[in-house]
Amino acid sequence: MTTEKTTGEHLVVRTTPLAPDAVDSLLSVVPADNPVSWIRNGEGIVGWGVAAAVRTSGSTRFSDAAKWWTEIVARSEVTNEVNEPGTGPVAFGSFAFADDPGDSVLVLPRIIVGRRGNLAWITTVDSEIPDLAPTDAPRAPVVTFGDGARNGDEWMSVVADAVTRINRGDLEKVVLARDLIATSDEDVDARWPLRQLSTTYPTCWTFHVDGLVGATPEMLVRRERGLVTSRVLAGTIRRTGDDERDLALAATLARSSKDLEEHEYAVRSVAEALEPHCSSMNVPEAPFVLHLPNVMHLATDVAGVVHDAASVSSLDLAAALHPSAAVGGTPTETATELITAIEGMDRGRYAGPVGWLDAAGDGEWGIALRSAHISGPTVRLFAGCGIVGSSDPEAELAESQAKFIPVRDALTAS
Ligand SMILES: C=C(O[C@H]1C=CC=C(C(=O)O)[C@@H]1O)C(=O)O
Repeated sequence: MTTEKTTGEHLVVRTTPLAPDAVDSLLSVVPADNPVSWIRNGEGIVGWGVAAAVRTSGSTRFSDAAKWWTEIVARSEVTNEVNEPGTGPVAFGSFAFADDPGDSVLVLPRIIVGRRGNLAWITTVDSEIPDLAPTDAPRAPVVTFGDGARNGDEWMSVVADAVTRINRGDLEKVVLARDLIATSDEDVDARWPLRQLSTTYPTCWTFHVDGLVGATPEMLVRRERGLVTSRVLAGTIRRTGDDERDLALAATLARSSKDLEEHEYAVRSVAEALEPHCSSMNVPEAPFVLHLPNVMHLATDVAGVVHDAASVSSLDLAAALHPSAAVGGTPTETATELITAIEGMDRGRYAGPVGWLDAAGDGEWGIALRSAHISGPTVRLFAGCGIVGSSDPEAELAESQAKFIPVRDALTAS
């Protein structure tokens, strides 16, 4: 565990209400100084600056980060005039998919601005309230795309290999991912794709933490005052742009035994991981079809009442749920070992939990899908597909291409 920024004995944290129209749009006020974001339908929280941060790795990456956060909260002198989830000190986090390799990060920004319904607020940490005028617009990058660790043909043979292993009984499902590399002449400003993604994919959670940017449709876990929810996705069909055809395709997806099987594994893995923490749970019997601009997914919203909110935070729940079968597979351990053995790339923080938590332990943790890692002028885009015994490598390649669209378009829009 590396503490990136140490603070003095005390952190002075102040949350003050803002007039609902004090900020035009949350992203418009975020400067280039270490921006963080968690926005859906124009609501959520953004932040900038670093008051404190920690980097963790390995199998204790979640528990080490959780311990650090408890210490930070204990050292905070909080004045909170809003007292809603997401007010007071809030840490934004992004966790590596695998125990090894990969770094995870949790950061307490100096400034956090939030909006929820008619409520708006600002939280400062050892800072004065800044001017909330819109910043200069970020520059649009000019990028060229190239293959990542594997080209399309190579990746299809990896998928075919997984299908063979599944059909001979080694495992039931594995999620295999691939990457694309975008290169620019100058450093890419994360605020550019963030603005595009939040506009084009308003129903997704548009996130950015320490270079990892994306718009995810999948909520691993949200905990708010004892209530826990999770949106499980698995099973995908591409949209055509023709509404009538897409409706027919949605009906096909809802009846597809291959997609229903893939989905069932994901729901089961989430329900089983949440169960020990809940006094009651609702797991719908059949999924609904979630429509996004690029794809449609089978989706199930799992809900529960937690009985251990005093001792188990939303981050602890995310750790218990990760990796769900929407990004790992079934059985989990066999699937993650197979990913390491055949996928041929380091996922980094792609497909890991990304989100935030507050001093009470409430928070939201999505799965970092439809995402990319920005590192100076280089951007690595990721997309993965659930593979079961009846998967067709060519169809999976096409699905992965559809899943690249959000970030790809966000980088090329001008
Ligand atoms: C792993 C990804 O998607 C998961 C989430 C929804 C649907 C999926 C699927 O149908 O394969 C994947 O399990 C990704 O977008 O990179």
